[in-house]
Amino acid sequence: MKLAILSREPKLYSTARLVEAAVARGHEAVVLDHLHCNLVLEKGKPGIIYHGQKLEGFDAIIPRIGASVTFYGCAVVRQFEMMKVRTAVESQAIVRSRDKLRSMQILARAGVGMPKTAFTNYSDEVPAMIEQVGGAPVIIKLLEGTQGLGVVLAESAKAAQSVIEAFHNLKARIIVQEFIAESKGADLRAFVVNGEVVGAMKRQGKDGEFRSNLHRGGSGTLVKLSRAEKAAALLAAKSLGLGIAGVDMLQSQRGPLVLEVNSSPGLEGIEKATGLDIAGKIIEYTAEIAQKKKAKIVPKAAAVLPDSQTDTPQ
Ligand SMILES: Nc1ncnc2c1ncn2[C@@H]1O[C@H](COP(=O)(O)OP(=O)(O)OP(=O)(O)O)[C@@H](O)[C@H]1O
Ligand SMILES: [Mg+2]
Ligand SMILES: [Mg+2]
Repeated sequence: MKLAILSREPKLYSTARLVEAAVARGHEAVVLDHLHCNLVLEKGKPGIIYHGQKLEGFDAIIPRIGASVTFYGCAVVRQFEMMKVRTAVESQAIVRSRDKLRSMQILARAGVGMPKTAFTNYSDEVPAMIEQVGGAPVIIKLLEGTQGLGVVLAESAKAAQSVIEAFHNLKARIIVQEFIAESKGADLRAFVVNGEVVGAMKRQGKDGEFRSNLHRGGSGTLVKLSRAEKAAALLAAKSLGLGIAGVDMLQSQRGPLVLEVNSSPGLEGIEKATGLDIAGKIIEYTAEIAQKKKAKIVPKAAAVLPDSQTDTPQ
């Protein structure tokens, strides 16, 4: 297959590994910077111009869209979908996964376990929201944060109130969430490909840090998931419509609690912690969907845009 990896940085570990795994399986792989994909729209003839050349002949794409360019990146993925190129992760699923409130709504509806979460527009509603999630300490999260930035632990209701007011003043949208103390600064990252958990690690935050993100100094180690943890990860990925997903969960007394589902999960941490060829799994899955009948992916006219309409340009 002729494969395009949409990535801003060919040298990134994840991008380089995907190219390597594709080539090792006899595929042709190129890295395209999605921000340099110019979209051409015309009745019945969607096209993409890349550094002056019309893109043609691709069987599939693997989007690796960074959180800061979700709007444009997803427009590029949607354009490939319109050109009937198969995508390992659909544009609508990326958009859904990027908004923590929206994903939590979808996960709650699907019956996925999660920390109790609340949302309000108004600062004077905050004390009631804090009570709704069980009182302080609480977690406050930016809806579109990543790498643990924009996740705050407020020890008291007073602290929570002032942090939330500050965020509201900056016009930042946030959720208030029950703090799961028993997870002790650790979380689980389950890597899902094609309805299967292909690798999992436990991430432990550095001393005194409640956030376990590797970018915040946490470390990942191989872990064997319980049956309930596997089931939660698979249900979470499925309900968001993600064929490839990094599902973050906390271990709690009432079972696994899903925090979020990442649509461009990094490969370095998980491959190093598990020693597994996760990039290979992604390529094999992409080759499989590339072979499926192209006709199947043509989105119905009405289905092309609705999920992205509420998205704020970034
Ligand atoms: N409700 C909670 N209770 C306890 N710890 C939490 C809670 N929410 C988040 N954390 C900790 O903070 C970390 C970051 O939170 P979260 O994954 O929601 O944010 P993120 O910034 O999107 O991270 P990522 O880079 O994984 O996308 C989690 O991995 C976890 O260790
Ligand atoms: Mg995230
Ligand atoms: Mg996370």
